[in-house]
Amino acid sequence: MDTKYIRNFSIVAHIDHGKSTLADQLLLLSGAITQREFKEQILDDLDVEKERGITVKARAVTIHYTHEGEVYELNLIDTPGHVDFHYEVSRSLAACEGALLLIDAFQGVQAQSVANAYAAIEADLSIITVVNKIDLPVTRIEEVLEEVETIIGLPPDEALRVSAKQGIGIHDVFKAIIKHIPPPAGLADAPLRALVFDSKYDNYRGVITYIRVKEGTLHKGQTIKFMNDGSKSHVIEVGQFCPKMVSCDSLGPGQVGYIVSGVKTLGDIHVGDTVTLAENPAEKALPGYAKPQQMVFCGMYPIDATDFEKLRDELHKLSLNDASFTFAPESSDALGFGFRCGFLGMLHMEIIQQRLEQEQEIDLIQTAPNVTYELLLTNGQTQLIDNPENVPDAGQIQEFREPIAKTAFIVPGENIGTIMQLCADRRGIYKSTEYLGPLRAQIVYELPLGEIVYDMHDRLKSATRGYGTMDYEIIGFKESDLVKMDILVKGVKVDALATIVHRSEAERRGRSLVKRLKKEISKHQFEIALQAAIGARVIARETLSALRKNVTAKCYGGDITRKRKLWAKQKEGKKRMKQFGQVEIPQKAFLSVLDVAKED
Ligand SMILES: Nc1nc2c(ncn2[C@@H]2O[C@H](COP(=O)(O)OP(=O)(O)OP(=O)(O)O)[C@@H](O)[C@H]2O)c(=O)[nH]1
Repeated sequence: MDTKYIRNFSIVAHIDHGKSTLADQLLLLSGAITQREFKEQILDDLDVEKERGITVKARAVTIHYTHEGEVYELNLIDTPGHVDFHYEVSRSLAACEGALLLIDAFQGVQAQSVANAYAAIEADLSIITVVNKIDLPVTRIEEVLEEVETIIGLPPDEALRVSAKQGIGIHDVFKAIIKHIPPPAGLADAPLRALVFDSKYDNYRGVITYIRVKEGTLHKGQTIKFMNDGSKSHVIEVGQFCPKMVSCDSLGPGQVGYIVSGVKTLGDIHVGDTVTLAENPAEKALPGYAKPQQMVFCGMYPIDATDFEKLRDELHKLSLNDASFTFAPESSDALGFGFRCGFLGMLHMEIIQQRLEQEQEIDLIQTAPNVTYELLLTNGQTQLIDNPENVPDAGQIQEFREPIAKTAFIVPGENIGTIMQLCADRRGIYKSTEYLGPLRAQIVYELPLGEIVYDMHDRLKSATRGYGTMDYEIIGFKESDLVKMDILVKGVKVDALATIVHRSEAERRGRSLVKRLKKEISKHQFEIALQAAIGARVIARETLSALRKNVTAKCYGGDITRKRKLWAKQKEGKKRMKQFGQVEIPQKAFLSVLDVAKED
């Protein structure tokens, strides 16, 4: 195909500004899907996405559109809008020449509009501003365009005004894509270089590799070579997503599509890698992108030790379709054998947990999540810590470092003070304020990631009655006065309850945590001391008094049905308990650590 008829683009937007609806509308108008399919929002095909109404994985789809008698091939590469999935946004953008910046006609520019627009500008893309939802009864179109100009620097005159839901202005979107987004460059007879921008596992065909050909041509039946590790593979099929997989003979420069080859596992595909031909390979790989780094970790343990292998299988299955989720076996004195799981952020963690719960019947105990820390040891080595339990003795640590996130908030003017206070309470460093118009402002802070991942978003929403938005980007590690806080139950350390806290907050958190544990753990036949300690120094203590015998026996005496109910209930509750020494600790107690972090 002549590259002059190809356009590759993404739609970038803040969550809920209508990206999926617009994508579907483009497919509908070009005849790629039917009215019925349109209603079903075909681009979001994972259940979890549907439930939560967010796009998680980047997708690609090829649309054919006739303009002035010529058929154009428009490749839309979908991107997620949530902060946890930034890396997916940038990798999708690397496969495009242009982007539609979609903005809600009432809500205007929001935190992720800014972050995603900047990512597109950085990737050197042509950007078309599209104001969506013009059918809403109340809109602020002119103000919204001013906001785009002030904060993103894009001129308002060429902006489009559409309603994705009602199909207003969609042909203008097609025309603007053809007119303003440059066609891809690249020669058809050059040595093949194709960028791998995604992959997925299909139960029938195995690994599907998503590619964007930069130059050269790839034919079915050829042998390809992955430039990252030199591995070779026979190409069984090439094709495009229309949006169903449609095979074709070859993919040329600028084209976006898929390869089905002999690759067995998703772990063998590296997103950002370059595909070339085994015969006549390209000399230099395309610039790739950094691997996503897992920043939030938690432990997952089967309640019943015999479920360990089953849990491993389930986690493995999940990782097949999501290479950014990691898991490794670990053991805990308190919880036995389980896995340490790594996620890009809290939303990513919730999504994985939800999938685990939906797809399996293993009863799990999950520990409170923590972020990754970095240590500079006295022997000069650096060490990443994804489990508080692995922090060495204070004597071996020269510097304790925590991840720092540059965080941008867009909030109504009247809430600026509240947000600044919230950030100050969380050890934030003020960077800047910029007004988007008379009513709203963007405030930028550098905040420890550990202070924002758990609940900053909820706090922001409640402080601004839902109007504030935020976005963050990790900018590195910084030294901080951090300590490991241990929890002792009846004099014994419970490793799964250890946390890393800032020294200035340790006592308060310790007190609050032991108080909470006292509530969560039921009384036993003996007294239980609950203590928080830093090294050998106890900083907080509560005592759970012993159960007085036969109290319940007296109350519930004769009624056997009632007793049975009680026993059944107890059995249910026991499922999510772990016996630790003589003490039974329920699942909720392990999450108290998280609740305490949220209390601040
Ligand atoms: N009134 C009106 N509502 C719209 C329009 N476009 C989208 N919506 C609604 O806005 C909501 C969000 O739309 P989506 O297309 O799911 O938004 P999205 O940007 O893809 O959201 P994420 O997948 O979470 O990033 C849905 O309820 C849509 O029906 C529009 O033009 N007008």
